[in-house]
Amino acid sequence: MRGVWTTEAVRAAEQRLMATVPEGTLMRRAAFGVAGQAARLLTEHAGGVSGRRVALLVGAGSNGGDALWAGAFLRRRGVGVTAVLLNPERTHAEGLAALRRAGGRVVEAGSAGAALTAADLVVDGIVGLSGKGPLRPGAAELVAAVTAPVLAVDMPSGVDPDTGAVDGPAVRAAATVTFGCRKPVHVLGAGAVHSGTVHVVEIGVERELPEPDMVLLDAADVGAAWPVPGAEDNKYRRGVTGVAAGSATYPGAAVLASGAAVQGGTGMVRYAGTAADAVRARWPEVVATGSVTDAGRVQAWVVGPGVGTGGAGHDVLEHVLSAGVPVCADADAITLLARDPDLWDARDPDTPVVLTPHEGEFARLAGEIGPDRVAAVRRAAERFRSIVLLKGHTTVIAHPDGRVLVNLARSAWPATAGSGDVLSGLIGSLLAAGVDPWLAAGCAAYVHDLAGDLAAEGAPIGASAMVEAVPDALRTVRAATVTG
Ligand SMILES: NC(=O)C1=CN([C@@H]2O[C@H](COP(=O)(O)OP(=O)(O)OC[C@H]3O[C@@H](n4cnc5c(N)ncnc54)[C@H](O)[C@@H]3O)[C@@H](O)[C@H]2O)[C@@H](O)CC1
Ligand SMILES: Nc1ncnc2c1ncn2[C@@H]1O[C@H](COP(=O)(O)OP(=O)(O)O)[C@@H](O)[C@H]1O
Ligand SMILES: [K+]
Repeated sequence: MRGVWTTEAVRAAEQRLMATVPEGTLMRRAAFGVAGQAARLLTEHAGGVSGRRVALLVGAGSNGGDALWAGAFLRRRGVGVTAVLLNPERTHAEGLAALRRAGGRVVEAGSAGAALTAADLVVDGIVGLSGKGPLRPGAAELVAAVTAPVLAVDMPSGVDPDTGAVDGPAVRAAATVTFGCRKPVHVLGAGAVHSGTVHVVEIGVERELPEPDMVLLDAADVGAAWPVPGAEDNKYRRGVTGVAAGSATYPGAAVLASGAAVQGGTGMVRYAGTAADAVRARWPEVVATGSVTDAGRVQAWVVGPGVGTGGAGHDVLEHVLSAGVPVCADADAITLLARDPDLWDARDPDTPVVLTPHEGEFARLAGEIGPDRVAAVRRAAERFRSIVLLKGHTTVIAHPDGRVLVNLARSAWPATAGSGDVLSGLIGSLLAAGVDPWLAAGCAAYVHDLAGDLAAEGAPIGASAMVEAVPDALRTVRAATVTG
């Protein structure tokens, strides 16, 4: 698991650390890390380091100081460095002096044209964790003139550090070097895209950090959490997943969710609904009946995809919520809960519920999301005493106790009709096996995204291909637990 910490937590940790080390130490460590990545990018994009040209965009604070010190280190490796000062009277004095001593050039923003045109690499030291709002006009104009790849110091300037929201001009970096740990800007929404490849450089602050504010799962975490049957197991012990999905109008949702539950490794899938024939035809291993009332015992239910939002869907959801087993409520089930909150009364308060809305369903259920997706999902999880998984390029999964898991998509190929049905089937499979619901949602989101990427191989896919690729994705995560 990799942690993500808010700027508030990072600042507090930095304060504690700064009291124990000589002034300037942390900035030099940070800048050394920036210079190392700059050299790597120069080699990659310009074929070498010595003799290449770097322009530094330098703002008013310590982020600019980092860039100036990095420039001084790059000078020692024979790089031609020009610092463009956005705010000359508030430039970091020690950093500026260090760059000048090392033979760097310094220009003001108005005369930056030639340096920017000649640069093989641009270092973004405009603003860091104290950034508020989009780039201001002077900085935005300079950034618009950049054609070389950009290396962001700590974070891409103009993005909100704690939400990843982009609300105007912002730097789009090829790579970002950040210090001590990842911050929300690197993993949430547009911020993740604007950050490019994120490199974390240790500067000591990591030792001072409390519990993370959110976590990302790695392949090895998912591989370790995904159930593997042992000699003692049989199909019932592995878990029976109930799927209450699909309808005469939408039989495909039932086929996809049932198929994903099968491929996810549940011991048995019991399907209940009016798409039983379609499910049997594609997945003969599924035990299919026409109604939830005669489905038999299950250890978890997946309910919602394609069931419709009429009376029949309502009754199915009510039955499933009162069954006393964990429930993954998706799609129409969420719309039904939004429309008729009394349905919650059917729920046994001790049974876990995982809600998996896309943005539209989330808005129906819990109101507009706003720029702070994590805060919105946390509030919804607390309000509904449920795990809430908000889908998207960044999937955010909150526990009612405030814990948050984030899954950053490898590609956008999974944004295709029926893809959500696949996700709910995978979650159901893990819930039936008894995996902790918050972790189950996180692992399913990871495997869903990986299956999409493996199936796509760079070309468009349909949701059926994602179901087919689930075993490959599971082999990949299991291999990661072996190799560490
Ligand atoms: N505190 C520490 O221990 C360390 C801090 N470091 C660096 O320090 C940075 C934080 O530095 P500061 O707190 O001095 O502040 P920043 O450098 O993030 O911001 C400086 C100033 O930029 C202006 N600004 C805010 N939003 C802007 C916008 N949208 N467009 C243009 N200008 C804007 C504000 O006047 C702000 O005070 C970190 O991101 C990191 O790069 C590193 O040197 C490592 C150690
Ligand atoms: N831009 C994107 N990049 C990566 N994955 C995405 C993106 N947009 C949506 N997804 C994923 O695709 C799936 C779509 O689910 P959903 O909207 O419920 O579709 P459907 O109802 O058609 O099954 C979700 O798992 C979501 O996280
Ligand atoms: K920056």
